[in-house]
Amino acid sequence: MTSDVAPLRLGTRRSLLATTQSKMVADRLTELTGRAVELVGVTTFGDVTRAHLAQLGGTGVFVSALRDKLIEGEIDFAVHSLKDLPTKPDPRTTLVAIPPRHDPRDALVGPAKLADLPEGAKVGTGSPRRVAQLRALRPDLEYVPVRGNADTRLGKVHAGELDAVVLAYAGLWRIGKDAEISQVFEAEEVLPAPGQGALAVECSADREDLIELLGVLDDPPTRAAVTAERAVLATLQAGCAAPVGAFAVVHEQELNLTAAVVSVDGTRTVRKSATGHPAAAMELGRALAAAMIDEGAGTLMGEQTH
Ligand SMILES: NCc1[nH]cc(CCC(=O)O)c1CC(=O)O
Repeated sequence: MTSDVAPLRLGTRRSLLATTQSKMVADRLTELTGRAVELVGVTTFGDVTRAHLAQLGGTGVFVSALRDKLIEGEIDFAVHSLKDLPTKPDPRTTLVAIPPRHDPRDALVGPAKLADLPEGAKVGTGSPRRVAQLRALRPDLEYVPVRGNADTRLGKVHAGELDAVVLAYAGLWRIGKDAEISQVFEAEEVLPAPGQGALAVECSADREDLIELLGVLDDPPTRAAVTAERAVLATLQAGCAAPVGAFAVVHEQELNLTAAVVSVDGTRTVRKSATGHPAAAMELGRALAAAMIDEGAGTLMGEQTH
């Protein structure tokens, strides 16, 4: 099927991961609808700043420039890593589709599995969630903050500057670097970030034509799972830099959710699971987070308000 209408303009960050995953979504859309899609590169604040992510303070550093382009009508839709989307919705935009998620887990890239790295080995990750959970497994390793895209981080292992790095499996797989993985962490070892491995397709809230067209990309079980995960994060009032993990999966009409808050030294954890109906994903996540707050999760995150 071909059409003579103008191609849809898909706004994407310029990193290899962003362009690769945007291209995957574009191809799938063309396959399903016959519409041509062209990629439009957009530079975001998160791509140009040299500050450490945990110090940026605000959320959405990778997202706001793309949203501005949607509102200005310069692009028709955008694809984000769902993990990078702030939990607070933007009323100007619609999260029109959440495509099927492949693998939410974290992975180690290095010469050996975590248990077999030598004492004092340098492991690159700036994520407090990863550091906290890795410290619980290997308190004797040195965890080094790293910034930059996946390529840059892998390069530091190749150059010998780091012994290993921890990255999202999904990202490594998308950029074709999964052969370098020495260990994929089970959710029991390292609970993934809410939304990790999932993509978000967004358009302007007033584009009803696109809301219908792009809706074909949506996978309801993935949407239910990430809705529950993000409800945990929102209820804990935590951002993407908090030591909070959440992972949900839909299995035979049941939504299973596990969430954890870990102290950054890795010694204390509040971890809980719950099961509910996929249609009540938001409520399940909120209730689980409220129960975690009752067990001191707020204190573990260094908050005074709970
Ligand atoms: N914070 C950056 C970011 N956002 C999404 C991914 C990975 C891909 C994904 O979760 O879909 C990454 C890099 C990483 O954590 O390794």
